[in-house]
Amino acid sequence: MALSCMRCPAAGPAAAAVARRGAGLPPPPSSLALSFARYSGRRSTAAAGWRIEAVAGKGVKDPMDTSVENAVTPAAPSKVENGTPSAITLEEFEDLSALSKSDESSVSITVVGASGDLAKKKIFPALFALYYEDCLPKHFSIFGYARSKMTDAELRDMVSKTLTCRIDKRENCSEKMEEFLKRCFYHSGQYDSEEDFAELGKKLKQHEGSKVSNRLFYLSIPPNIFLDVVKCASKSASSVNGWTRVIVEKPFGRDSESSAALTRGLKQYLVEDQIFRIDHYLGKELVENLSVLRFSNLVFEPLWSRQYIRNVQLIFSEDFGTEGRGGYFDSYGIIRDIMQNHLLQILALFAMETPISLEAEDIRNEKVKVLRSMKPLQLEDVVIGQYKGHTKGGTTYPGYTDDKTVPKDSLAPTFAAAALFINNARWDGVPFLMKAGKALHTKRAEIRVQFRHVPGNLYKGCFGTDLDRATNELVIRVQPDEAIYLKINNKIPGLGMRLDRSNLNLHYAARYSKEIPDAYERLLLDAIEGERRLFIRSDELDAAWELFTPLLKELEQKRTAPELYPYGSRGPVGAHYLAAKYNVRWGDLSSEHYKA
Ligand SMILES: NC(=O)C1=CN([C@@H]2O[C@H](COP(=O)(O)OP(=O)(O)OC[C@H]3O[C@@H](n4cnc5c(N)ncnc54)[C@H](OP(=O)(O)O)[C@@H]3O)[C@@H](O)[C@H]2O)C=CC1
Ligand SMILES: O=C1O[C@H](COP(=O)(O)O)[C@@H](O)[C@H](O)[C@H]1O
Repeated sequence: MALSCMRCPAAGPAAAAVARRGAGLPPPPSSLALSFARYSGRRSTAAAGWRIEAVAGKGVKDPMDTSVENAVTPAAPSKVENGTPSAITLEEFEDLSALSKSDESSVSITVVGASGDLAKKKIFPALFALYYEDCLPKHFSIFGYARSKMTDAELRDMVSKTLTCRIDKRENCSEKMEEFLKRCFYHSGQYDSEEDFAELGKKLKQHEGSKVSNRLFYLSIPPNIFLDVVKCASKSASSVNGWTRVIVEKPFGRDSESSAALTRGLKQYLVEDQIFRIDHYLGKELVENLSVLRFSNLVFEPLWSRQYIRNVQLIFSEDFGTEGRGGYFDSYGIIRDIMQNHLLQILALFAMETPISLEAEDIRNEKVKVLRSMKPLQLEDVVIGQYKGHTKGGTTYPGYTDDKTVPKDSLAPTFAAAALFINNARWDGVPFLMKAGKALHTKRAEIRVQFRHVPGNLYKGCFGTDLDRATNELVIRVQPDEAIYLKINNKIPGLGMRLDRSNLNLHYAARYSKEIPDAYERLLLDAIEGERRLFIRSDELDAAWELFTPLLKELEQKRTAPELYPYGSRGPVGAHYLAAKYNVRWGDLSSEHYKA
């Protein structure tokens, strides 16, 4: 497995060396790095899938400098087991070295629903990117499964049209594509046929030969057939001597009851450890970086509470409507589509207490505590909207209900804003404002942290009456054009005393030459490695639905009409009143909104 796939194994220089390579920075002199991944046959891979990374190199330039540039390597190889780094014995090192070269295990990845949109748009390209980066195990094969009739050659042709080379990874790209496509196969079958899955199982076996067989099924299909597939795959195509894992795509139900029923259904055939509920926002680079920013920088963690933070804003906007997905969207709406999962997951990561370790269960335990501490969401703390048609510059943009798959009288919200609160000592009284919308003026996902005013600010006079302008704001721009910037006050150079607002800016495109991997790459690799940290555990899901279900039911029972907003606008004005109720101004709408 290549260095670029390695994720922070242990704190310290080894990790820094790894980070250095991952970041596209040149390696430190005289360093040699090896890594081994072992895929165990045991079902619970928290213990089974342990990873060893051994690095040898020269001494420290400056022992106090822990920067990537000063990265050096430890004297002894180390391993991470259950999140705890420790030294490995020579015997273990040799065993793993042999294992990494052996023919002992294989991984088969079956994309169920391979003919569909998500498979083509995200899953196959992500698998190719992992292959290009040498992140897939030595023995792997990829199967597409769907009802559509296709030959292997036709699948390869379909997949080849979806593959691209990264800007920084053009070298040998077409050969790599050819090699990758040779490892892709197709099996046509019904989703509720044990016989068809048994046939698939036979084909998988042919490719696995006598090796330990590890099987990953990606359910890229509509949710009403999840259980059929899980039943058939587990009965007729699961591994007999290795692990079997299933990635489940959202929606995980549409309320507490349907979600619990889905979980119960899945658990008839799988144990929780085999279920990988994907929320692709957790795989986004800057969401991953959220915890790093907070827990590895002394300047942030002490400020992370009601004492210093005035409000937190979680903002998602798209500059296109639901065109083509209206059928799905209408029975879900933006609250279920974005807020209950993507934004709430970010909120939980943002607000959680320090976990005991970076181990999946420790992080998920903390996230679930935050979710269970949330104050019930009140209808008066929510604003909903729906986009209407709009003509601008001679172009007419359709309204939501102009979509033929959407009922004319649909009340489904395409926009929502909400004020949420966490009833715990750290966050008591701090508004967490969420805003999500389709067909708005811009495409953006960001986290904004507005800090409190400086008490007794000596420079108060320089800000006029608008003290908000003087407060620090930390912005984590998840997409597009990833960046983390902190708004500070500074003096404008000169003999006078005039103040300015500036950004301390980590702009990813300027700092790193390496392209940022797609979220699906990270999550697929994690699922293959049995790393659950970025997947949703069932109790997290229950808590997330518990928060939103009463509100969703109330909106539906009262047939609350959404406020209409023009396609391409900034959304309903109600969102401003909601923020104002808590003395908040949306950071993304301020006149000095930062542009990189
Ligand atoms: N597309 C996206 O951007 C996103 C999708 N998702 C989720 O991922 C999953 C897959 O999404 P997507 O690829 O868009 O879905 P599609 O509607 O494209 O369906 C995937 C495949 O499933 C089969 N299928 C479709 N409808 C039915 C049906 N009613 N009964 C049986 N089989 C059917 C079709 O294959 P065939 O006819 O060949 O069997 C189709 O190619 C869904 O759960 C979706 O909610 C999540 C986030 C984003
Ligand atoms: O899950 C979903 O996410 C997409 C937005 O994902 P992004 O990675 O492109 O930001 C959204 O368009 C879709 O409605 C939703 O189901």
